[in-house]
Amino acid sequence: MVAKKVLSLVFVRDASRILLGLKKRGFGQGWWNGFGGKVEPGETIHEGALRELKEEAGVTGHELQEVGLLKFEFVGDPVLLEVHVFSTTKYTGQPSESEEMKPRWFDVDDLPFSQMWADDSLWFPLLLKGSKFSGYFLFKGHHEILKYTLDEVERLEY
Ligand SMILES: COc1nc(N)nc2c1ncn2[C@H]1C[C@H](O)[C@@H](COP(=O)(O)OP(=O)(O)OP(=O)(O)O)O1
Repeated sequence: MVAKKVLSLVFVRDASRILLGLKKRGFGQGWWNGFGGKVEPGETIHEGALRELKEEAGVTGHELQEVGLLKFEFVGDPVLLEVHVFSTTKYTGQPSESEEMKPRWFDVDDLPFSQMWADDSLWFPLLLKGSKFSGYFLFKGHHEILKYTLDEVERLEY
């Protein structure tokens, strides 16, 4: 049986930039990503997304839109990761380094894909153009994608 882990992943954007964080420890250490993590018991996915954004980047998100649903499996690991991707241009506070993440603004035309998860370069174009998307990725180790599906969708189906 496959166990499921539900996680959030939040991107804060302005007109030409996106806020990423360098993961300092744990899963994805050393790579740039959005902010997020496991949804805790008793909170909604949206609440988890806001909490992780505050904890990891020091900013309060407003009007988060859920834009992506990504499922990940890793060969030899019976856990399915279900990652809910959120985006917003509205936030308060100044990004600040946390125990887990070092935030930095990147120009959207100059993203550090060589230091990001391999799936990101596939779905970032959809995120950046404001589409909704749904995908499945099977990884071998943490670098190689064996197969995937990715669709631009009208609405996210759970
Ligand atoms: C496999 O491909 C992935 N790509 C991208 N871009 N992001 C991913 C991928 N797999 C997971 N993620 C995201 C989902 C979450 O935002 C983080 C992982 O969160 P983490 O495991 O660190 O969760 P926390 O609750 O913060 O962990 P602690 O228990 O260590 O606090 O990566």
